[in-house]
Amino acid sequence: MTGVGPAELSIETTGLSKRFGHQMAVNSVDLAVPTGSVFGFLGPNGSGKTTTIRLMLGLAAATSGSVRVLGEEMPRRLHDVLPRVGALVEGPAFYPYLSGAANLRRLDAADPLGSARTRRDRVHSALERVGLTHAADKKVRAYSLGMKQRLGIANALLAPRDLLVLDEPTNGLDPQGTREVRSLVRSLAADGATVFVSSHLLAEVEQICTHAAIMSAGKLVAQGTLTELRQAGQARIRVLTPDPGAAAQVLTRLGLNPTRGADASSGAGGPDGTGAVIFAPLPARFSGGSDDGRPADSDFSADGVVAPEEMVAALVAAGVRVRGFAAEQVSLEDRFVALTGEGFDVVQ
Ligand SMILES: Nc1ncnc2c1ncn2[C@@H]1O[C@H](COP(=O)(O)OP(=O)(O)OP(=O)(O)O)[C@@H](O)[C@H]1O
Repeated sequence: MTGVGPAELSIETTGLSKRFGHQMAVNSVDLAVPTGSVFGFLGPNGSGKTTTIRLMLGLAAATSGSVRVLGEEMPRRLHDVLPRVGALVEGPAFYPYLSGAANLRRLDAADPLGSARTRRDRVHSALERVGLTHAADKKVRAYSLGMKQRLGIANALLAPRDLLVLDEPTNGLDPQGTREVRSLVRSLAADGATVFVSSHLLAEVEQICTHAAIMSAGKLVAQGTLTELRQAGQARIRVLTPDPGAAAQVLTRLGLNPTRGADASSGAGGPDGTGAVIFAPLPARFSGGSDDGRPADSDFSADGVVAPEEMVAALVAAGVRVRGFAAEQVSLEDRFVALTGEGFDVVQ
């Protein structure tokens, strides 16, 4: 991440590590979470997200490394920092036979900084903020999972917060609950808080986050704005043709390194139902596309390297039947799969 100084970081970890027996659950992680961002902490199950969050919040002790939250060293400054941080980690425990409002009043009473006189108001506004006013007096056992999750977020909002840390807030929710919680997370950021949200869903992070970091097997493998993460992927050309052998020869002659796509299939080639897909990575300077994932036009007119339009011309001149041609940025999903070695659940 470029141009971000320590004062502008709400969370900063340096060489943060946690060992469980022989396993490094968190392995020398350097996280930099800019103030004001909605920061997606992405990684497959078991990659170390929850453990990192627990270390950040002082819920577990690091084996080595350091953490600063809101500019303060943790866990040394825990008692000054925690009142400014709202957290939802591993789902809060509610009393099922108490109403949502009564549960929040109990939790609020446990906060030594919250005055008893203003408790009802605080609970009322937190419930309102998460859209649960209508269910305030309903017993929590009658809440849907999405409502319980929103009640957990209301708990995190009982006091004004500079930072919200939400661990997999949509886990286990049905599509409706998922939508509710996602739109709530977006609106929390609009209110000015920095939001740090972990997820194993790439689509979720793409929908709600400005920044992301990717964990894989305890290590941080990439971080930055979503645009930066997308641009770091290599651009490639994609040719759809019923003449894959001839196309590969032409591309090789042009100095490219073509491969037959894994998704090559008959039936994808065009009106007569035949064809294959050939991919070839573009030279580095063709990577780094525009926001919509397409390489910028200006890159194509550079000297010395064959531009994509010249590739098409060479293919056609060699008699290759070109049924489709694209210069494309590798998708965020392709990049994450390449980084983590695992597929992401991209549904929802
Ligand atoms: N208290 C513990 N004792 C031993 N091993 C642990 C402990 N907590 C976590 N681990 C291990 O550390 C690794 C990282 O777990 P962690 O829960 O941080 O991952 P995660 O990315 O949050 O995954 P999930 O999304 O499944 O919660 C896992 O292999 C897990 O089994």
